[in-house]
Amino acid sequence: MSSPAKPDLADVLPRLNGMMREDDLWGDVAGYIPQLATVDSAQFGIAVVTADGQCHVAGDTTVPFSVQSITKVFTLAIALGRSGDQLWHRVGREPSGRAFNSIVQLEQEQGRPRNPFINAGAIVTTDEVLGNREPREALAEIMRFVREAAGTDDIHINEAVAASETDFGHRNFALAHFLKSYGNLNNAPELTLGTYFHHCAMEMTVQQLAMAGRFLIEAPEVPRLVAPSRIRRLNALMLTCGHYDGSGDFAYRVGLPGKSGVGGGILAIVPGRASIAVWSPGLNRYGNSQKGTEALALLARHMDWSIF
Ligand SMILES: NC(=O)CC[C@H](N)C(=O)O
Repeated sequence: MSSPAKPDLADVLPRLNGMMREDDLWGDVAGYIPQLATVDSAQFGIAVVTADGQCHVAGDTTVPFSVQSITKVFTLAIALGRSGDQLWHRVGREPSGRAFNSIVQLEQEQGRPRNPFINAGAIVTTDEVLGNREPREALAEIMRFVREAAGTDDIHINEAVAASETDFGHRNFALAHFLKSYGNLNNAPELTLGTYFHHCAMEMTVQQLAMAGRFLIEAPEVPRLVAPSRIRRLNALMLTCGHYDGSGDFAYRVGLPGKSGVGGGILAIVPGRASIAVWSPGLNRYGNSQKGTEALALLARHMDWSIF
């Protein structure tokens, strides 16, 4: 992409969308959740919301997609709001260097997941958000938070995706039972997982997701949902752990805090400046969006947005 003197998102995003469609190397959609396996991989959408609230979009921007693990950022923000630093007794803050659904490390480290973004860690933060409540109360709190952050009530949970994941969630059940056996799950595995599968099954368009991520920009003009010190820490965790065993590669290529989901979405934050959502359902070998990562690498370079 050639660099004009002052890059203009209204011009850059459509060109980026065109570039993403130049070849067929879309990657493979997630196969282990049957409802997600039916999605056409040849789709791409991007939205950038700047700190002042302006939104630019290009590509497949009207399709609500399964946000999946990106919701782990919102549940972590809520869990920290409820429990503060107590949460870190139950879950660590180090990159795992393993697949998002790996089990082996959980046994080696006696049931304390490495970080809140791998599945085991997100099951713990979900358990913390659940507390002593009914799953529907915890889900209502999560939806309230996301809708308020996005500035719209038109964000919903896809029940068919949640059911599909429950039916085929053997690994997540294994992780939850493992956590329980180490005393690191307060609720019954099916209750915590029911809550987890449902928040993962939330759907958003790229514009809604970029808006929902705006609170992570940390700028004076952004509505404050979370204290600035906590925002910095959420971003630090996104940078170091947000892409699982592909986190180092993402930091190297893109240079921004980001969180991916197996639905093919990525939320990336340009601290002080912008919130970016990309979606392309084909995944790379780490389970992160193939074209989404590529697009973010190009955009960050073109806009000079890397934090490094
Ligand atoms: N990486 C992801 O998006 C995984 C989330 C998915 N709900 C799972 O538990 O497997």
